[in-house]
Amino acid sequence: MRRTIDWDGGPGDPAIATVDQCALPHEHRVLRLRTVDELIDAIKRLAIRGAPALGAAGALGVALSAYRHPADEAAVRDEAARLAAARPTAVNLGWGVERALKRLPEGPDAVLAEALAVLEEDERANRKASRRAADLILQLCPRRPLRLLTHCNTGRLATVAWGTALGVVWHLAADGQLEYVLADETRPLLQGARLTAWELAEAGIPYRVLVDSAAPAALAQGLVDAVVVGADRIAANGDVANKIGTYAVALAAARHRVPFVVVAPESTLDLSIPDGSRITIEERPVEEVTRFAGQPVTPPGAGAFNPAFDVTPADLVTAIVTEDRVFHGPGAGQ
Ligand SMILES: CSC[C@H]1O[C@H](OP(=O)(O)O)[C@H](O)[C@@H]1O
Repeated sequence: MRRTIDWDGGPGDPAIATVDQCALPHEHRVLRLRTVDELIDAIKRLAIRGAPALGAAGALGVALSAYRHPADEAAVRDEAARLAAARPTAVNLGWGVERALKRLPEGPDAVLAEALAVLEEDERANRKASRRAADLILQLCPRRPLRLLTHCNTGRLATVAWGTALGVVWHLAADGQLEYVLADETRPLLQGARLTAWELAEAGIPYRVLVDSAAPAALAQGLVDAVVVGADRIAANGDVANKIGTYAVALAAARHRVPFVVVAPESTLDLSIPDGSRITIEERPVEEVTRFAGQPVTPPGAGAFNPAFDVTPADLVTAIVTEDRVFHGPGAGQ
């Protein structure tokens, strides 16, 4: 599959095909989802994950529903509402659902056409935004070749194709301007250790994985020229919701005056909210923290604080880069 998620339906057999990200890095498995309930389950267990990929899933899910309930608009709207609510933080999921729903009165073929347009636009946006961010980092950082630190997974697995922050890595590597990548493992679900490492290894790019709490030490030791991350929802004032642990990296980057650059498509901007305090942060199951590799690592009955995201205040962000523009923040490394 060239795309991480795509339409795989045929006459009388609507379906979505997607890489099962829970199976990586040990197995590259493709799921074929034939109902919205199957799609919602895949989103909730992060078989499908990453803000732009969730936007695509939302749009394709409405098309799936429209083909499954061709004469029942109410049933489609009910499934669309449940789909949009599957994960609350990434704005892209609800955005993708709403975009596809607008075509519902024209019938399922029109809904699918809109969903496929979302997929086409995502890859174009990612390539443009990551090229723009790579050029900005080349301007901000005099050292050659560059050493980048990433958090979570922001590559093609988190999008329809190419990637956002990790797309910067692909551009700089192609330019011959990249020395290595330090990839935060990103506890508890290890999107960095499992998914970013898998993408970097597949691309033959030098990398090392680090525990999340080692990122400040890497910055303090001068091992990083720039931090590049993705986003799940960006408020009107430039506050950035992203994977848990991003805020800590931003604090350390500011302390050591290392540029902290956010790469995201325009569909991740949520200008309807004034600042990050209004972003709903997804709380995930206790077991994701109290168990590791299927085994308990805490005493029975232990509680856990397990927010899936945090909010990095705009004043810690050097720049937010989309396919259309660069928002320069007062963050470190200017
Ligand atoms: C291309 S940005 C992806 C964005 O989504 C990730 O969250 P999750 O793995 O829970 O979907 C993470 O925040 C990434 O930065």
